[in-house]
Amino acid sequence: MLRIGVVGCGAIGREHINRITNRLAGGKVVAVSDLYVEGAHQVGDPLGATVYSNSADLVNDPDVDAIICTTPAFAHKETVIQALEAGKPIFCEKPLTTTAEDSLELAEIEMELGKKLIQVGFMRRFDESYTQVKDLLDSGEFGAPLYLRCSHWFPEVDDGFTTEMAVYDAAIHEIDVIHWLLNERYESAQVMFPRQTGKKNPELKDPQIMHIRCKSGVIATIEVFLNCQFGYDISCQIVCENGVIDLPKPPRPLLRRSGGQTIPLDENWKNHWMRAYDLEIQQWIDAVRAGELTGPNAWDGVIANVTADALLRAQQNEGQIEPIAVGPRPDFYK
Ligand SMILES: NC(=O)c1ccc[n+]([C@@H]2O[C@H](COP(=O)([O-])OP(=O)(O)OC[C@H]3O[C@@H](n4cnc5c(N)ncnc54)[C@H](O)[C@@H]3O)[C@@H](O)[C@H]2O)c1
Ligand SMILES: O[C@H]1[C@H](O)[C@@H](O)[C@H](O)[C@@H](O)[C@H]1O
Repeated sequence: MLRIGVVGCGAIGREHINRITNRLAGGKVVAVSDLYVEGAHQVGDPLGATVYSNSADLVNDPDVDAIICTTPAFAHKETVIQALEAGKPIFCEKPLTTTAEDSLELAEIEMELGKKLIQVGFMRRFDESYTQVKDLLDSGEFGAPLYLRCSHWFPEVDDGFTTEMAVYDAAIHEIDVIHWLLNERYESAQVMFPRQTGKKNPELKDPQIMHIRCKSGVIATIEVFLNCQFGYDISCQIVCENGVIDLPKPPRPLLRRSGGQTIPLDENWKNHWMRAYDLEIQQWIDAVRAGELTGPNAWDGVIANVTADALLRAQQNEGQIEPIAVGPRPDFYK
């Protein structure tokens, strides 16, 4: 049994604790921590888990074999370093950190240690819709991909959600999944702001249209609309030489009532990615127990942050094309 400590008992921390406790096999949550220690008690006490108010004590608890980090993005780096220093595997929710510089620093520490300990929570790679699309692209049947359009539509965000978070919190998922789907490397980034919705905090730029050009010339367009009002909706359409592939929507019943028919959308990410998260965390538990991590690694975290940094620069100069300079993947991460 893998003894897991969870740092950060907010929305997704609780989801992961629940799935490990009630649905997955081979893992047990033995410790939890949160700066808001009451919140940690709420989830930890019913499980008989040890409750900490800081991550260092949890990471260094000899009864904790591996860590899940579900604090806000700005706090990830600190916990990841603690785990690396303790030589313990850590599953860190996306993004690995908020800057390329910080993520690179983590990758360098890990390479120095000589053992892969970090997995990043890019769960779309575990989602059946995306794996079907990847299989089709890899089969070669559709010929070369030419361009793709993705939308990341969110019903509404709170006032703390910033223009920059549209990149490193939301679009970071597309940034990761697109290069993985296409086996591509990125070259440049551009951001445009179309007419802005009135249904948002005045400080936030919403919606945003992001373009990423790949080394092969493929152009990916990512539409991020965080206050779309109607539901949580993710789409991706890939136009190839021999046809077009659309990301399948999660299966939902068609409802006929009140003189109309509808397929309801999810309200948020929790249900939308439920199966992907289950698979992601189950495979992480299995991999840690087997002694070798197989999921998205720290270098994938670096690629995402280098790309995000270019998009953040592009946000400052609408329409300007910003280079994305990711070094070659080190052998350690191949
Ligand atoms: N993969 C996904 O689809 C997905 C979905 C949701 C969230 N996330 C990611 O998970 C992370 C957490 O998101 P959330 O929505 O659960 O946030 P949240 O705000 O609901 O929860 C974060 C928790 O961490 C606690 N915290 C803050 N700083 C801390 C620290 N230094 N040590 C210990 N606890 C600390 C807060 O008190 C809070 O309880 C973010 O990085 C987010 O991007 C990923
Ligand atoms: O835009 C949201 C994503 O669609 C979710 O998958 C989570 O990562 C969440 O944190 C983001 O705010």
